Amino acid sequence: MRIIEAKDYEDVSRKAADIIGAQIILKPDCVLGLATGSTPIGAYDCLAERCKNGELDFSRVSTVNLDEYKGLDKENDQSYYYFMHKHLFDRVNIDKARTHLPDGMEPDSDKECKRYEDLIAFMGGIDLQLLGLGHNGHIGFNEPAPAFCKETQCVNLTESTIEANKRFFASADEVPRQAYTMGIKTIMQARRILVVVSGEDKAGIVARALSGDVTPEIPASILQMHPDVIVVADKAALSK
Ligand SMILES: N[C@@H]1[C@@H](O)[C@H](O)[C@@H](COP(=O)(O)O)O[C@@H]1O
Repeated sequence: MRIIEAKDYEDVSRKAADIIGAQIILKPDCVLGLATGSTPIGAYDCLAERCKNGELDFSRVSTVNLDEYKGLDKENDQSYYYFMHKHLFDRVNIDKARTHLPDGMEPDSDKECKRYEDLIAFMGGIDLQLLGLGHNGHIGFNEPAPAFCKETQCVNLTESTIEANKRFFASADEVPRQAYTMGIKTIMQARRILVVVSGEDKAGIVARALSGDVTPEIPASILQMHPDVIVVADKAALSK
């Protein structure tokens, strides 16, 4: 695991965009695994800027997102579909037919999870998976659990995640209770993983996830077992 210390959030974003940009330059038809949450927004801004300047070409890039709320449609401004279009897809020259997220409106969980898992396999796997880190150590929506969940699945969100994500909704009642998420195995099969973290409020979980025991109670701790992980975190997030 390589840990890159950044000065602050802007620096995290720039450094993460450098790594994603290098991946696109080295392999123009790469498969990027993408993440939502507030942390990756700055990196998406940098990527959009570099695409606008002609430094990056997304025309052959494909993407698969980590997760999506179950029950939110694409027009809902809290859906991850909406988020990804707003922060990245509508701002770069990507072919939208090559961008993929779980379908939050598919009520048949088994069917949707199988479709998504098959899709990732059909695309040849993920070259670079971007991850944020939840306060309880979740990655994607893989919540703390007695065992690591493997493939894409429909999960019940924990109270702490509902609480953390309610800031984006009118009230906690409106936060969906379930989500589709890539599983830990799906994430761990990515050839390279890039984790972005910022802020002192994440310092405790960063320390536990990166240097504590590997346990499904802290899903991100499994990343210690991956052969090619880069963590870009600011001083505050690394302070513990
Ligand atoms: N499903 C997403 C995660 O993929 C993300 O990593 C997490 C942290 O978000 P933030 O970066 O806003 O702290 O939030 C959500 O729960």
